[in-house]
Amino acid sequence: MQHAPLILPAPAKLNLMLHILGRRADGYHELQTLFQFLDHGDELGFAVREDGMIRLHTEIPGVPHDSNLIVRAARQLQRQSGCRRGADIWLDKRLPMGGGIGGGSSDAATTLLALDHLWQLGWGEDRLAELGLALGADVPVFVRGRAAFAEGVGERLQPVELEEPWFLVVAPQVTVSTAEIFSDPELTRNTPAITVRSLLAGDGHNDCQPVVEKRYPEVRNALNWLNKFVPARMTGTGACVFGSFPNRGDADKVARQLPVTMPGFVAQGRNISMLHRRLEALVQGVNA
Ligand SMILES: C[C@](O)(CO)[C@H](O)COP(=O)(O)OP(=O)(O)OC[C@H]1O[C@@H](n2ccc(N)nc2=O)[C@H](O)[C@@H]1O
Ligand SMILES: Nc1ncnc2c1ncn2[C@@H]1O[C@H](COP(=O)(O)OP(=O)(O)OP(=O)(O)O)[C@@H](O)[C@H]1O
Repeated sequence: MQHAPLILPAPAKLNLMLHILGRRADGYHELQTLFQFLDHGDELGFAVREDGMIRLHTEIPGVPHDSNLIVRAARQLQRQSGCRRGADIWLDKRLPMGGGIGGGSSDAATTLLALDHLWQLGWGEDRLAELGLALGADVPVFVRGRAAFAEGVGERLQPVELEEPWFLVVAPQVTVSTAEIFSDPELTRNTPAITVRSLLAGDGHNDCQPVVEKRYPEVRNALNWLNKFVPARMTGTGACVFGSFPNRGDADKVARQLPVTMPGFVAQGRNISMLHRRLEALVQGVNA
């Protein structure tokens, strides 16, 4: 990582609620969800290569180099832009995988924004978000970097201003496959659409939660444990669950009582992602 001239964060997200409205002909689900970022995430380092190769120097167990969303994002951008340059990339993986906090999607979005900058493509958020959607339903919100109410399959985004509480995120030691949950016959798929207004007034639940609780006792246990302190909910298709606190001290106090079998972390909810704060500072530095 110390060789990388550009180091950028890839923050986690929470789905504060997730309603499934229906299923499209292509199998994807129409949903409504509320995304907020956390000030906790992976970190990536980037250096330009002139020989056109894309090389990720950090291995993730179980994810082959060419399947990593970082490499796939870089190659797609290179191919679609016709850029002849390549990149060396390093990853400090801190987010649990398959946790519903968007680690892979966030890594992909950070890669797109970093290489757009380093390769001087001038693509901007609109085109990068469109390219990102083909990599995963959650990539566009990370490219945009604004807390948002999302509709469609997650790609129609409306920025929202939310409170920024502290969260305790508990990560049960299981990996939940998003595809598995979305294909469960027992998944509720007919929640009526709500307006962003009623949502901000406090409506909302996660339709995936009962299905995951039934299949994964570890997730049910984590919810039961956290519910003893604050109302607990699952993010995305799990496995992570979260509860909110008005200040860091209160969240830390509960975090210290976590059983060893249930790791977790405390982070603040953010309406603007750390990645975008860092990129803005970078651009201002360049122009100064
Ligand atoms: C559930 C969420 O985490 C909410 O943020 C996301 O919508 C999932 O986003 P993601 O992990 O980027 O998902 P993708 O990689 O696009 O899709 C994984 C699988 O989930 C199912 N899937 C995903 C999103 C969606 N709106 N409907 C679906 O049915 C599909 O079976 C797909 O094959
Ligand atoms: N850079 C990456 N980081 C994490 N997972 C990756 C990466 N590249 C590919 N993957 C694959 O993607 C799968 C899902 O990873 P991810 O951590 O994004 O799940 P998630 O948090 O459940 O995401 P979401 O909330 O978007 O559904 C992993 O199990 C892994 O096989």
